[in-house]
Amino acid sequence: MSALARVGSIWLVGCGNMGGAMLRGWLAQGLAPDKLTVIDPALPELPAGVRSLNALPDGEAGPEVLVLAVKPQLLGDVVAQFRRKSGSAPGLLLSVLAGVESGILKQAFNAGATVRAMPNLPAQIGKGVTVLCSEDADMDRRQIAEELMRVLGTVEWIADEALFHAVTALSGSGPGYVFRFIEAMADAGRALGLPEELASRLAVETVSGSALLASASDESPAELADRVASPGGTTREGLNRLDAADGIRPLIRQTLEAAARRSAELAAAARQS
Ligand SMILES: NC(=O)C1=CN([C@@H]2O[C@H](COP(=O)(O)OP(=O)(O)OC[C@H]3O[C@@H](n4cnc5c(N)ncnc54)[C@H](OP(=O)(O)O)[C@@H]3O)[C@@H](O)[C@H]2O)C=CC1
Ligand SMILES: O=C(O)[C@@H]1CCC=N1
Repeated sequence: MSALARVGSIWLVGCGNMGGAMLRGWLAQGLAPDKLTVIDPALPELPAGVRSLNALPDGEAGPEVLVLAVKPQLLGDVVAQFRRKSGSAPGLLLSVLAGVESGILKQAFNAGATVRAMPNLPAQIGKGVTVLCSEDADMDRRQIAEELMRVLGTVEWIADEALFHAVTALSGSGPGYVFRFIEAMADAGRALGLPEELASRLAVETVSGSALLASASDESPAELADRVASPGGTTREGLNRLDAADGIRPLIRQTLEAAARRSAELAAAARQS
C-alpha cells in the first residue's frame, strides 16, 4: 500500500495557487475526500466530501499531516490559532512557505516531523518540480511527504536547508521569469511587425517546445543552442547579443540573487515574529 493511502487525516491550511493544486492532485491520485480538511477563510468551493472550515477547528486532535500553504506573512496568524484551538501536535508538518525555516515551524507546531517543500507553479498541471528538505523525518514520513508532493510533478531532496534560498530563487520563482521571457519575446516579435496573437502563440510554443527538447535530450542547453545557430546565420547574431557582457547571464544572476535575498529577508522576519 502506498504511504499516502495509509495516511489517516490531512489538514490543508490555505487553498490558493499551491494548496489548490495539491488538493486537486491528491484527489486525482485517489486520496479519499473524507480524509481531507481544508482550512481557508475564503471558503473556496471544494470537491464533494472534503471538509471545509474557515478556521482551525476547536479542541480537535491534530491531524496526521498538517500542510501549510498560506503566504509566509500569515504564519503568525495560523500559529496563534493553532495554539488556541488545536488539541495535539500533528504527526507530520509539511510547509511550502517561502523563507520560513524548519526551526521556526518545529517551535510553532511541535510536529512529530517537519518537512519543508518548495514547489513551483507548473504544479497546477502536474509539471512542477518540488524540492524537499527535512532534518527529523524518518523514512516513512519522508515517503509520505514525497508522495504528497509528487502529485505536483517531480521531486528532489536536498540535505542542506541553507540551500532553500537558492532553490526558491531558481525553481520556486523561476516560472515567473520564464513567463516574463515569453512576454518579452512576444513583444519583440510584435515590434518586428507580427500580429499580436501570432507573436504570443509563437513565443509560448517556442519556449514550451525548447524546454521539452532540453528535458528529453542528452545534449546540454549550450549544445542545443549551437544546433540552432548555423554558422553565419541569424541565431548566432541573436546569441551574440544575449552573450554580451551586459547580456542575459549577469541579468539572470542578479535576478536570482535578488530573489534569494528576499527569501533570506522572509526567513529573518519569520524568526522575529
Ligand atoms: N505561487 C507560487 O508559485 C508558489 C508559492 N509558494 C508558497 O506557497 C504559499 C502559498 O502561496 P499561493 O498559493 O501562491 O498563495 P495564495 O494567496 O494563492 O493562497 C493562500 C490561500 O490562503 C488563504 N488564507 C489567508 N489567510 C489564511 C488563514 N489564516 N488560514 C488559512 N488560509 C488562509 C488565502 O485566502 P485569501 O486569498 O482570501 O487571503 C488563499 O486562499 C506561500 O507561502 C508561497 O511562499 C511556494 C512555491 C511557489
Ligand atoms: O514569490 C514567492 O514568494 C513565492 C515563493 C516562490 C514562488 N512564489
